[in-house]
Amino acid sequence: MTQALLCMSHSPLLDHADPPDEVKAAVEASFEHARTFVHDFAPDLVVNFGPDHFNGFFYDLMPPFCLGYRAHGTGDYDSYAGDLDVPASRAEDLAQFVIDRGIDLAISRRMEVDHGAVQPMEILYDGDAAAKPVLPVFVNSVARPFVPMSRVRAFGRAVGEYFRAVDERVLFIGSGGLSHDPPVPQFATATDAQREFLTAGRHPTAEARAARQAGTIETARKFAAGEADIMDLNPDWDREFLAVCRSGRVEGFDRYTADEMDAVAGHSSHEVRTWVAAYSALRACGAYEVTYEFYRPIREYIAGFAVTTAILNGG
Ligand SMILES: O=C(O)CCc1cccc(O)c1O
Ligand SMILES: [Fe+2]
Repeated sequence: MTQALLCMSHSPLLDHADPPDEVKAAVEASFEHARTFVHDFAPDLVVNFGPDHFNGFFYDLMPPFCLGYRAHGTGDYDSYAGDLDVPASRAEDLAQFVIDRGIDLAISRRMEVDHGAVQPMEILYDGDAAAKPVLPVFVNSVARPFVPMSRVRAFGRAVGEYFRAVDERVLFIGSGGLSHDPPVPQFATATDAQREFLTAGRHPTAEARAARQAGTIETARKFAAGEADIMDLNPDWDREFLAVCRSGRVEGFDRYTADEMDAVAGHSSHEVRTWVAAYSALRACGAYEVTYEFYRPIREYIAGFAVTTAILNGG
């Protein structure tokens, strides 16, 4: 009966950008810390709260939360492209438990997960996102409308309550954030062609995918050179968010609104919803302590880049 947490930013630019050596070394050291933490904890099961960037979820059907009974990596940006190891009957059981608590969780029997969902497991397990049994949980983090943070917290709490009394070592992962504004189109300001992609862009051609990825890589290069027209990172906002995580008072997440986050932290800052779900799940298992925190604003990666670990008090 024990649970732990790893929340970390992701970036598809880790292998497609070149920050100063000192930055790369600091990030790699944080990954090494995460690996040691997780390998020491030795989870039996991972609950992976991940976003999606219009690779697996589109506006033809966009739920706030979705649990995969099966899941397959889309391989965008050369991320993991195989099946995840999902214990389907556990997933069914968890879905019923969460729904019974009044949270309208969607399910998928054939979910597709992108770099945002699989990158933490890839980093932990030498590229193998199927190295551990995982319950893959999509948390909508790029596609308005967004549910209030209080609902993300209630969702995370319901997931945590399921595991509180389970005799298994469970690692909650949250993937994304913190402040950042990468070039993902917003429906409200998109062209007709972009709107078609955002609505029904599943399984793009190799050319379309390559063009999209090249655009992100070019934006990152310009951003690092001070030439991109995306919003800047917001280290103050990032540090304040980390302080809420550290406080152990997950109700503190409720004051974050989508409009303000767009205005001050960028359109992809909503990825911290995965952290809110993961921290709320851990909190539902007991009072916790953050045992590690890494933070750097890294323009080359277009990310307020953070890694945190947490354990239950006395755990
Ligand atoms: O093209 C995309 O899918 C966006 C890629 C992307 C870039 C920087 C930070 C992220 O978190 C991220 O996901
Ligand atoms: Fe992302």
